[in-house]
Parts: sequence; C-alpha cells; structure tokens
Amino acid sequence: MTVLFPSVAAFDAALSDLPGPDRAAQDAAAARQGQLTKPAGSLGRLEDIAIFVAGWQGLARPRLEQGRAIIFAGNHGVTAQGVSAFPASVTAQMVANFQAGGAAINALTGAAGLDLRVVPIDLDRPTEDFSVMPAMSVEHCLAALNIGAAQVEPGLDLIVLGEMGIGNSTAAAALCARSFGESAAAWAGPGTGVHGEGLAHKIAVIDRALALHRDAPLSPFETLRHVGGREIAAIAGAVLRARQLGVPVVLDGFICCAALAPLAAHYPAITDHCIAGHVSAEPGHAHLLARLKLDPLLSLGMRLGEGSGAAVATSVIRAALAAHDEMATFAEASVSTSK
Ligand SMILES: Cc1cc2ncn([C@H]3O[C@H](COP(=O)(O)O)[C@@H](O)[C@H]3O)c2cc1C
Ligand SMILES: O=C(O)c1cccnc1
Repeated sequence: MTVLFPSVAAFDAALSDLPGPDRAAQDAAAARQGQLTKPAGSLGRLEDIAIFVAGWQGLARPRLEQGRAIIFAGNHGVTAQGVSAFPASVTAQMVANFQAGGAAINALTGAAGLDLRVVPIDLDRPTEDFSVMPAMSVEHCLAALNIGAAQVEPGLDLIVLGEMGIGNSTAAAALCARSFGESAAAWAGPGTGVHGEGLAHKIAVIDRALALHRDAPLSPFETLRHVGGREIAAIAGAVLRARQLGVPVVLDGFICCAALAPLAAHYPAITDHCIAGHVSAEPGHAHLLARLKLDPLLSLGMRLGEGSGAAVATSVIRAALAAHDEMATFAEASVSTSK
C-alpha cells in the first residue's frame, strides 16, 4: 500500500495546502446552466450541484460513472463502558452482512448505481477505551488515516463515505465536543437507541474522557488519536485524499461528519469539496452540519450510518448531472429566450 501521509507532519502539511476547485470548469458549467431550456435558476439546488461537481472534477460537463461507496469499520474500546444499545460483536457481524449483500447499504448503493467497498480495519484489535487512555497510538492512528486515503483512487468521479463501529456515536460526540467546545450533552445522542439514564451515563463517560485528555494538543491528528477510532480516522484520510485528487465527497450522518470536526476546527475549507448527503435524526448532526457550514441535501429521518443517507443522496446528484448534461440549450432546441 502506498503511504500517502507517512508522518503527522505530512498530514498537517496536506491540510494546510488544500487545492481549490477549477474555476474555469465551474464558470463553464454555470454558463451552460444559463443556456439550458428552462427559466434561469428553475432547477434550484440541482443547478448548484452540477456546478459544484464540475468545479471539483475540473469538467464543464461532470460525470458520475465511477462512483464508489467506501464503508470503513472499526471496533471501540469505549464499549466497555456500556455506551451502546448493541454488543461490540455486531461490528464484525455487520461487516459479514455487508460482504454477503444483506445490509441496507447494499440495497441503497445498488439503487444509486454505486460500487461498494467494505474496509474493516483491525476489528480484532479495538481501540483503547478513550475514557481511560488515548484511543490509539500515533502509529495506529496514522495507519488508519492511510488506509482511508488509499481507498481513493484517481479516476473516481465521486465517493460516498460511511462507517460501521459499535460505540462510535460516543467517539463522534467526543470529537465534536473537543473540536468545537460545548459539553458532551450538546453533542451526544441515542446512537443505536440509548435513552434516559443510559444517555446520561454516555454523556458522563464522554465528559470524563474530555477532562482526562484536556491537556493533550488540540491539533486535528491528536484529537482523532485521543477520542476517535480507526474507521473515523480512515474517513478523515479519505476526505483529504479526495481533495488532493479532485474527487467530490458525499458525507453521511453524524459519525461520518464528526470525522471532519477536528480538521474543520483548524482548516474550515476541508469541507469545500463535500456535500452533506442528509441530516440524520441523531440530534448532534444538525448542530455539526452548521459548524461544518454544510447544508444537507435530504432530511429523511434516517439514523443508520453505513453511508446509507449519502447513498440515497447520490441519486439526487445523479439527477442534477443528468439534467446538466442531457438538456438542450435554447439555441439547440430553437426555444425563445426570456424577453
Ligand atoms: C445492526 C446494526 C447495524 C448498523 N449499521 C450502522 N449502525 C450504526 O450504529 C453504530 C453507532 O451507534 P452506537 O454508538 O450506539 O453503537 C455504528 O456502527 C453505526 O454505523 C448500526 C448499528 C446496528 C446495531
Ligand atoms: O447519524 C448517523 O449516521 C447515525 C446515527 C445513529 C447511529 N448510527 C449512525
């Protein structure tokens, strides 16, 4: 495997050197939108999506032939604190389900015309319990980042990111609290179904972890390493690599987006090539999207993870690109323009 970020310094250097979109392609796409046979602006956000994808792909007529959903999976030591409604063994069982084709994400990527890659990361080696010690060593966190980055290859038109990891809604809330401040209560939610006293306990575990790691550096890497997880670090690595390669990213729910919280706190432009596929029902997600300055495409009351909301949103993106590419211009169709 090519190691794209061989050191923490290389990861930081990449974050401080984020490429922008191709303005010429973006302008050409905007000009084309103005010539298509419709009143200006009448396709609403579909127009913005086509222009956005054009800018990142560097193509006036962007495409979605090679779309890949990448689902990273990892296990979490913090499950020892009783923070999930499900046992940690479900992570590996769901990975087997993904591989057998029986999960929601299999059906939804099929419906959206996306390839699906499942990337389990050291499932038999959970992270440490971050309420007691850092979740990962520098070496383990960097390895996970690089596993994520390596999944994004030149030539992909778009990637959809997702995660599987029992206990990771606890890690996600801790990442948000550490990155953006506010107490755990502002970020933690039910995850798989933790309510009442269970949720209060989950919040207390996160608060304890935040206090424990209070003096650790607040850099993106150190926050990912202290309270993140392998699948979460992999998502961060994939988003950064996608940026370097001009591949637009569709983000999923609370946990997927929380992978970017430590990066965005220092480098807010990290989300510029990302579309928030949906806003999930996990209460922290809407709050996080506001911090990431992302406006979700869909709001369907979903709260699954696995990349499911992002996969559904891809059908909207596909529709936007189809209209952009296939519609006739006023000149081609001999339709009169506005007076
Ligand atoms: C069967 C099953 C399938 C899932 N697919 C995604 N998740 C979601 O739930 C987990 C996060 O919630 P918590 O922090 O409460 O454990 C993650 O694995 C997430 O992807 C699932 C959870 C379950 C039980
Ligand atoms: O917002 C999500 O993606 C989510 C919410 C709860 C559990 N798993 C994922």
